Amino acid sequence: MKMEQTKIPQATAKRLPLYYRFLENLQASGKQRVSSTELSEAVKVDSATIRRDFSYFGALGKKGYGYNVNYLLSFFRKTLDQDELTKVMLVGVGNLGTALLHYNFSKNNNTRIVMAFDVDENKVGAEVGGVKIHHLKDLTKVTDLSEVSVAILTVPAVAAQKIADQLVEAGIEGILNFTPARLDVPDSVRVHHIDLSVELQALVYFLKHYPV
Ligand SMILES: NC(=O)c1ccc[n+]([C@@H]2O[C@H](COP(=O)([O-])OP(=O)(O)OC[C@H]3O[C@@H](n4cnc5c(N)ncnc54)[C@H](O)[C@@H]3O)[C@@H](O)[C@H]2O)c1
Repeated sequence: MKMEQTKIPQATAKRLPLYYRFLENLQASGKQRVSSTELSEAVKVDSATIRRDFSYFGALGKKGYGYNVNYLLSFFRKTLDQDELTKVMLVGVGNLGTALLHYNFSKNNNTRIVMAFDVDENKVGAEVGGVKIHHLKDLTKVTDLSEVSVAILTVPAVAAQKIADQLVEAGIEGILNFTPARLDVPDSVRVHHIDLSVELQALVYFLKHYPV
């Protein structure tokens, strides 16, 4: 799980996927350039921060032109691309967890869910999408944390914090949190929250500014 962009500040690195997704959409809609103001409105990061972020990777916007979308995308691809396989665990094999296990990043050969956990005895022992479901109490028994350092959390919101505590205790470094719960974790652990309402906001922005 080594990121290569060691020279980029962490706060900037965290925004890269956000920029990346937006720029991919721009490229798909045929846009060649984008201004920091447009970007700022779309990704909800102020334009001064965007300009500073972009200056770290040598993308200097030209006045009246903005940034070259293709250049930025090729930089992001290089930076975000990890050569090694990232093995991930999933906790909570319900509606969403089951869907993610079936999906399992099949179009992306760098990331794979390799194990799943639940507490429902009817699910433990079964396989979903070729991934074995273990009981959460066996977390530390079946997981080699030097291999799997990221967890996807798809459990009921009420259970989220307690499970996050267990994951942290076990040595997980990153949690992709699909639950609406805000997780309290030590600074050394990174939590990314997937919030569908934010995604919908982005869609509405595109409908408004880039009508098809
Ligand atoms: N379903 C969706 O489309 C969707 C979309 C966005 C966010 N979410 C959020 O994702 C989470 C999961 O949603 P869902 O619809 O899949 O719920 P679900 O009830 O179908 O599944 C939850 C799963 O978590 C398991 N679980 C419960 N307590 C656990 C524990 N302590 N340890 C391990 N596993 C435990 C349950 O046995 C069940 O299999 C919720 O927080 C929900 O708000 C769901």
